[in-house]
Amino acid sequence: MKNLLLKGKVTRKNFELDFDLALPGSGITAFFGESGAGKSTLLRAVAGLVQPSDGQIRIGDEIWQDDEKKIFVPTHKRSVGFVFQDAALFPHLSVRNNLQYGMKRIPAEKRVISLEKAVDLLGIGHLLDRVPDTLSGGEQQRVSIARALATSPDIMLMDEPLAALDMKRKSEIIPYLMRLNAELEIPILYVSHALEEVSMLADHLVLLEKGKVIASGKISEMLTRLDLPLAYYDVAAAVVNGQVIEEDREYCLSTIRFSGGNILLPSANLSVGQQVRLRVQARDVSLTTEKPVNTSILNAFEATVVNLSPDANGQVLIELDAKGTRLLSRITSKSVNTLKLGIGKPIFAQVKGIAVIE
Ligand SMILES: Nc1ncnc2c1ncn2[C@@H]1O[C@H](COP(=O)(O)OP(=O)(O)OP(=O)(O)O)[C@@H](O)[C@H]1O
Repeated sequence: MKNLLLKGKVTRKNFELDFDLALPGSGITAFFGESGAGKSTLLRAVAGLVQPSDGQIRIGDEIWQDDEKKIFVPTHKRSVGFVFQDAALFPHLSVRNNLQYGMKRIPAEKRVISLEKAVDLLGIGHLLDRVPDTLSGGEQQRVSIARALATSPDIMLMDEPLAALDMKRKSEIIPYLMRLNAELEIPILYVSHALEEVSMLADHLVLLEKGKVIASGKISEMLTRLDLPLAYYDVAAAVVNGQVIEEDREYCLSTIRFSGGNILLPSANLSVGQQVRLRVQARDVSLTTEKPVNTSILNAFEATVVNLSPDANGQVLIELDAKGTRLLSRITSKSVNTLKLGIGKPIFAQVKGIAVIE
């Protein structure tokens, strides 16, 4: 697996970005942070659109910048597929010609991803003869992602690719991004300030605040850490990875196995054996000290309290360990006292709502 090394400083009048990151060479890494945190600047440094000082940018064996060795590869010689918020397609060219334009920029022997493959991955085969003006925002963005892919890049850089789209269009595109991630080895750096989007898509997360890297790690671990701001968002959620082990036709339920046990979910077109990612919101997890009986809630797991921290409005956030999977729960401080919760306490986590992501 290719590793990415990104290091450097970008100094502007009222802003300094300082980064030193070793990131996985595959999967989606999200750069997450508030507006002005430096996410886009970091992405632009990888593309060579910004030249950091004391810089080192390595994508696997490719060295794009190494100030010690006085190497700086200009943007047009870096094999990056850039996707922006605005699809930026050529309005006078058909979708097919937009795609071919991207592909023709690289020599034939470097083409690893065929046009057909890019078209298939983004599901745009039926749009090839149309011009961009006649496509929806979501379709345009799928074409723009396919165009970037068709250049067979070493890395995909996506700067808020869904930010200009409404919720419906966003949810149309997310499955395609997941598919790219599942089927291609190309690492994707993905800028976003939407936590829900990131928790659906990312494998790894880099948290930026005012130009500094606050933390970098696996998404499943970052989302539940109480020393980071992510757990305190209203939509805070844990990511749970599991595998479908059974489909119950009679009750229309899927059984998903994860480290903490079996999860029962209303069937959602899943097939046995399939790996799935689930999102469990902190507000949907309640706690009890006794194994729940006679309850309509199907899912309850043994877990241990790892950490507690006060949240706003008299609520408390609780980080839980369900035999290797981190969960979050948000309950009242009164309940914390009633249940006598403390670090290390064994409890049962009852989960009301679970969203299947893939
Ligand atoms: N070309 C530039 N010249 C001077 N300052 C800049 C330039 N580009 C960005 N900045 C400043 O650098 C800081 C970081 O900007 P950047 O766009 O990287 O943040 P961001 O985290 O991507 O924010 P957003 O989510 O709003 O896009 C901001 O204070 C911004 O005003």
